[in-house]
Amino acid sequence: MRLPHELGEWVAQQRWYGGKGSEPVLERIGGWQAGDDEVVISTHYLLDHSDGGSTLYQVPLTERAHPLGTLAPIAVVEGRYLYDAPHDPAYAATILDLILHERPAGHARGHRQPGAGHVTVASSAVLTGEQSNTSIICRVDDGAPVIMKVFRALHHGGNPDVVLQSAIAATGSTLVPRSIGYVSGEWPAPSLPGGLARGHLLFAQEFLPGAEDAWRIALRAAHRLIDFSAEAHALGRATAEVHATLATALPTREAQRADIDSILESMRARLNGACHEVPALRELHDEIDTVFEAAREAEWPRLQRIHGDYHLGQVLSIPGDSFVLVDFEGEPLRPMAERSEPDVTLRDVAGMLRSFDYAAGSVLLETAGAVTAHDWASAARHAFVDGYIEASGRDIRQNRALLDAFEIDKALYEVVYEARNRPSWIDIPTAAIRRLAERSGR
Ligand SMILES: Nc1ncnc2c1ncn2[C@@H]1O[C@H](COP(=O)(O)OP(=O)(O)O)[C@@H](O)[C@H]1O
Ligand SMILES: O=P(O)(O)O[C@H]1O[C@H](CO)[C@@H](O[C@H]2O[C@H](CO)[C@@H](O)[C@H](O)[C@H]2O)[C@H](O)[C@H]1O
Repeated sequence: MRLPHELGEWVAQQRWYGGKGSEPVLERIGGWQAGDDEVVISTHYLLDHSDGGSTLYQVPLTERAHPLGTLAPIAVVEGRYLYDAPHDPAYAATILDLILHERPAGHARGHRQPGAGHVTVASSAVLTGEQSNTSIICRVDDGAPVIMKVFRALHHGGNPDVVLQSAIAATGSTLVPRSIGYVSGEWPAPSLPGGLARGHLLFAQEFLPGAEDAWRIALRAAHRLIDFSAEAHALGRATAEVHATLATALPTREAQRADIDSILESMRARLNGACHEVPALRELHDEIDTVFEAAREAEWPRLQRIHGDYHLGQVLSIPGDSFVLVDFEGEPLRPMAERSEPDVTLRDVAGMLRSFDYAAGSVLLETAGAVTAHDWASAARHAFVDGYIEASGRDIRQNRALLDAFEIDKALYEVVYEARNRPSWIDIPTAAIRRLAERSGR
């Protein structure tokens, strides 16, 4: 199918488009079709040459002979209406059917998680809000609702979101939503042996109605300075339990010198990248480097799979007061190959500690001088670590040098993330880097 010229402009406006500010230069390198004569569903793999061809996007479109209610088409080509597929109910129904019946569609194929029941989509809607991917919530006739995540940037190899959540769910753990299945696909990749890449395209899991993300809950508490220690403690416990489950379900290994060198190398690359993008950080470069050097000499725990982009927004609080973790895809700005390696659990601990600081930081953005927000964060941070130690039996306070390095590393990631997406928030991670670097230098 010929792609409409309007598509590039449309892609540029999407939240999931990574090349902010630049105009996409898209080349279709493959795709597949499903559906029927009435609604053709075509998934396109579009390589963006505006970033040197390093990002491949998945863009599913539906094609209809007649307009679909009030939904605005992306384009009308030769009398056919082209829609962003996740907004077309035919797409969700067809994809769920592929998954539950493990059907092929071109080079793509649905896979059902063992034990997942059959359901039929009654209605679907795209989840609103800021997301790196596109999630569709499906109400079903005969069971619990389903959330289907369409991965927008495609990568060769298993997507950690699917691999990790499916592995955790398969143990019977209730700390992640029940998995339903996924769609995998393949596309041309001349640099790979055989010239083909294989990866996950979509992931379906149970949608938990009534769940509220812990970021919003923490933010409410931080604004009113309501102590969050009990919740943070429970979250520390849940985090340790998920780590323990991942360590039994997926491979672990001793941290070798080469692993340590490679993690430190990537921390330094991040430091240099952040100093380049945010020159105000340059004066802290050497102090930060000293923190990283201290981490090299520290004792490193066994490596295992971890969440990888852990913050309060990745935790859902469900009625009945328990926590469920989602979005194990890792940091969107980090290469997928790195995200799929066994890593240090302290990276997740550091991510969540940063998140408490973010909640306090966002209060300070609105209420200058509300210094007590720092005490709020400090209590939550201590409680989180206590809960983690209690459930893991590991006194991670002994790993202070490593934890400091991972916290600074996360804050450097955040500085770049904010500079690109939310410049008015940049002071939150910058202030934290300054504090951590100065504290460690003492
Ligand atoms: N199984 C689920 N049940 C209820 N809400 C969910 C579920 N999975 C995700 N969400 C909601 O959708 C949001 C976005 O999902 P996420 O996996 O983080 O997507 P993205 O990769 O686009 O950031 C989450 O913060 C959460 O609020
Ligand atoms: O889109 P993702 O959920 O994968 O994560 C990205 O966006 C997050 C912002 O939504 C960003 O998180 C940062 O801001 C949060 C508050 O909005 C805060 O709780 C986190 O601690 C902070 O890191 C995340 O880093 C980024 O990968």
